[in-house]
Amino acid sequence: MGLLVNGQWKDQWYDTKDSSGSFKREAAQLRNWITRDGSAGPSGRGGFKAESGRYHLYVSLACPWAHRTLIFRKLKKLEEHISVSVVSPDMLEHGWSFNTDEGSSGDSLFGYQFLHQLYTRNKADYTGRVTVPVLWDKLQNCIVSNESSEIIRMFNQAFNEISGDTQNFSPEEKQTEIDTINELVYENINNGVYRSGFATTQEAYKEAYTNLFDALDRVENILGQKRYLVGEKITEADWRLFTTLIRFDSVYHGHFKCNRQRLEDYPNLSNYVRELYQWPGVAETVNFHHIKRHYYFSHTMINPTQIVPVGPDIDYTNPHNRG
Ligand SMILES: N[C@@H](CCC(=O)N[C@@H](CS)C(=O)NCC(=O)O)C(=O)O
Repeated sequence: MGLLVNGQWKDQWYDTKDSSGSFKREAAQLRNWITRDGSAGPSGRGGFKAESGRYHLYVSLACPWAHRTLIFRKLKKLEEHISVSVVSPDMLEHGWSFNTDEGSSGDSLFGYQFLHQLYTRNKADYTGRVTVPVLWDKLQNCIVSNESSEIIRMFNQAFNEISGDTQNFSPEEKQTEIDTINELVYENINNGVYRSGFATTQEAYKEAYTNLFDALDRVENILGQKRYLVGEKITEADWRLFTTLIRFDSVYHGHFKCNRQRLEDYPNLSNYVRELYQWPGVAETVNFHHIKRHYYFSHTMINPTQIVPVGPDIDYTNPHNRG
């Protein structure tokens, strides 16, 4: 685990000294947008027109943020238009790697050993964390974006004419509602599990834990009244929540000490996570080996023995009652 400083790799754990033991996630720095016609998006510069075969996605199958982008690539029928490379689940002293002996697909574009080499190819003196997902432009030889919430919005819209898929997971009329629920879910659940697991003081942990379960209770309650988070149709907000829920009992409950209860103990959430898992194509994007191996083996500060637990044994293909 580490970061780049002026283009040099430094092996270093997250610094929580300046935030009273609380984990603060660094904001993604590379924020351009692919658009239908290549015009500039809400941030960054223009010049990234949607084209088949032009873009490459780097992901980890363990990472909940990268997982969102894989789900959108699948649901929006972009697999034949956007190629992908998968890093190894082991993120150790060199950060994310392309070691094929450890479960990576290899880097099919450049044959790099480590993901940080891609970041310095994009900018030789880059300073910042080297995170997945990364969306790469083969034409201009640069990173388009390393922010998953924006990559999924590009996938939702920009390629419709190319893929012929017009499903819309962020309809305009629902945008405010989606953004409001995303905020609750991002702060307290998606990032909340990390704030619990990476806290280095009892107080910081307790605060993250309390906010996390308060938010899960709220979402459980919403799902008692509505089929999906913003109503009768599935939206981006559901997929953003799903990638944390599917990891909850296998990783966050134990490794990140989010253990007031399991997700399985929530009647609505446990059925809802099954419905989403069973959505056509989605199970193929879930890899429990990469998920468990990554967290338990890479975070040696939390789990120094690197033992990966055998359980839990949960069947996500069981029938659900969400109909
Ligand atoms: N804002 C980013 C966050 C991505 C992120 O933090 N990914 C994690 C993997 S789960 C990562 O690569 N961490 C490496 C690090 O922080 O050094 C996004 O949503 O795309």
